Amino acid sequence: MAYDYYPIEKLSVYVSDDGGSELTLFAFMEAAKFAVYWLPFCRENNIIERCPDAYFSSSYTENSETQKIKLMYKSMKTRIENVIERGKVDEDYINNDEELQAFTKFSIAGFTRHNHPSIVQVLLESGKDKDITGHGMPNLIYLSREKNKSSPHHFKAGALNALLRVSGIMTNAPIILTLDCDMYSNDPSTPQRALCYFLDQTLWPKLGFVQFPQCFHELNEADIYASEMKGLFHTNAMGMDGLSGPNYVGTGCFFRRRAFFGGPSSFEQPKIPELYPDHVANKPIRAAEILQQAHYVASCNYEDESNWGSKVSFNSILIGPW
Ligand SMILES: O=c1ccn([C@@H]2O[C@H](COP(=O)(O)OP(=O)(O)O[C@H]3O[C@H](CO)[C@@H](O)[C@H](O)[C@H]3O)[C@@H](O)[C@H]2O)c(=O)[nH]1
Ligand SMILES: [Mn+2]
Repeated sequence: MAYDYYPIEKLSVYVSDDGGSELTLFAFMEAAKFAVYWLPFCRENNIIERCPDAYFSSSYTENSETQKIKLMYKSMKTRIENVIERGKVDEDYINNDEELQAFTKFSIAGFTRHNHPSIVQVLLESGKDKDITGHGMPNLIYLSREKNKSSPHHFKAGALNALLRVSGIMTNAPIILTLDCDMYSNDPSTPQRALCYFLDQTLWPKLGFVQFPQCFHELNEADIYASEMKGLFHTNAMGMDGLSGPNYVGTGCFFRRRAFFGGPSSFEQPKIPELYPDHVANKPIRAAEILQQAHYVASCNYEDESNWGSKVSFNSILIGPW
């Protein structure tokens, strides 16, 4: 959410919760409330490390402003930890009717993480929600796709496909970044860097994705634990140029949405017109019809008798022609 991106309203963040947990929803509600302070703090102080946890573990300048925001971050963390310890979101942690209604969805009879309807919850809406300085916020949407025992859920790829469809219905941005939940982006200008390639006419239309290398903490000088994963990102990637390009490593990767629908000279049609990659999604994301469709495309049986998972989707990117 804290990327340097203009206009920020064009940025939408979708969080997938395959655990179907009210605790995760609570954590994201808290993150949304903290973000209205954190985003202007980063912008005004030109912060590079914009993952708060990474920032507060770095050697940042101690002053009254950084102390204040650190206190806020810590109190948010404590609230989340308390709720996790209790194992449920009690009334004293629920602030309004909208939040109450959201949590009620997790308490319907028979709800388990393996068996529940899809849940789509808008936590921030761009154009409506503002930060404390009056600047716009990006969209923030929580998704827990439908699960039941009779439908295979295909783990991470299934979750990514549900995100692809739900985001298609709600905002349908032409460029998509996928990030694992245990990773963070360490440079606020990353979207611009990726867009430079996507906007390069000499690369169009053959460019399907732009991938950033992963780097892990606790590197020593000789990198004896291979935390930079040079083999994977530098050696293999270069070598695979000769085999029509490197593979998708699963995170830190910007995709052109169109790439999920086949190669430049082929096009696999989605089942409904709203999921075409060039469909203009211009209705409010809280509109009843949009939310209804978003729940529908996150359902278990949406993929039945469609090309999802075979010709359209993350699966086809992993094994596809690029
Ligand atoms: O049923 C599942 C299982 C995983 N995930 C998500 O998938 C991502 C990766 O899962 P993680 O447990 O972090 O797996 P790792 O073994 O660390 O994954 C590494 O290795 C995988 C391939 O083996 C890649 O897909 C990942 O990008 C790469 O980080 C995370 O965001 C998970 O939340 C789901 O959404 N649903
Ligand atoms: Mn991981």
